[in-house]
Amino acid sequence: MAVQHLAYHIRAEYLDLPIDWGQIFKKQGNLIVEIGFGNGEFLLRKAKEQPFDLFVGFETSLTSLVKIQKRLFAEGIDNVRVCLVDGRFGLREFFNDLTVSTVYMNFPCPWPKKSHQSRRFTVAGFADTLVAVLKLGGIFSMTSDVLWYVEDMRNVLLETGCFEQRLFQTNKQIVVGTRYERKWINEGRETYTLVMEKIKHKTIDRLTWGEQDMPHVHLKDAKEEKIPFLSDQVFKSPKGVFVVKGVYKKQSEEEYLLRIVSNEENFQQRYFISIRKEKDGWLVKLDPDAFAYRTPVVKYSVQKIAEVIST
Ligand SMILES: C[S@@+](CC[C@H](N)C(=O)[O-])C[C@H]1O[C@@H](n2cnc3c(N)ncnc32)[C@H](O)[C@@H]1O
Repeated sequence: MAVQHLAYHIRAEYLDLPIDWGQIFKKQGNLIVEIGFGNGEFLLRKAKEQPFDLFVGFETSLTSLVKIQKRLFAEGIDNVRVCLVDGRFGLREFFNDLTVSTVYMNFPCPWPKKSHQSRRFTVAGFADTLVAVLKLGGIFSMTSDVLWYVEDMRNVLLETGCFEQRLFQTNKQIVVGTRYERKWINEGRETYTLVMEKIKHKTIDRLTWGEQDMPHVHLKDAKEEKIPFLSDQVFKSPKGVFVVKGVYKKQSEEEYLLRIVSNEENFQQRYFISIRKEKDGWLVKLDPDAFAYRTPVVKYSVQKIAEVIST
């Protein structure tokens, strides 16, 4: 049981993207997404109410991910899969155009501080993702206690020219039945529900589609003495940035591991690059335990590190 319940978690780093959801669920059905499912009660209730639909939940909290899997297993629910990844990235990269029926977002963190603005769902790109992945007639539904956030979301969706507003409602009682909703309603706050319908289609570029092979760079020779000095270096490319957070040498072998943090289009990844001495030179590659999506900056980081230590 301890292991079986983990089968609901989709790790997509090594899957061909977009994900073949029919294959994952072993059946076809309407695809419905919830971003930031928290304790999962909305997602579980919907999945039980609509057993022929297929539900995909995105979360960034590992605790939430583990909790919901235990409940899915205990209740024998087979039409839900969950992913531990920023919903903005997952929605864009894991779904083909015109495939999603509904996207729900209940009480997303508004990130009111200016320094946290890039974490909001109103940042450039998310509206375009909805325009791409939703079916024509597909729905985006957001409920929140933060009026300005709901209004901002409505405005960025209207600006795409691909959505029409179907509902903007002020609530004084429970609408979606989640923990955060109960909390705010109990405190006497009003909440707001926005429902937007997609009326026009436009596609977008994806970061990870197409070539998924990871560049392995073989070097005839490398300047090993340069490797420790990579620590704390920042490398910029037109697509984004990566930082070498640390350099570690394995005692037993001639191998270095570089701890990397990359950032592109508001999507951060943490992974390792390995630099290993081989019989005929050096091999620079993404460490197999890295679990990184092969985005342009991840590929660039391997090539750039190889370039720096070879010259
Ligand atoms: C305020 S809670 C709301 C939880 C639940 N929807 C509810 O109404 O009770 C926001 C949730 O969104 C998750 N979250 C925040 N940013 C996210 C992102 N970019 N992608 C996916 N989940 C995210 C958080 O981990 C948290 O569980």
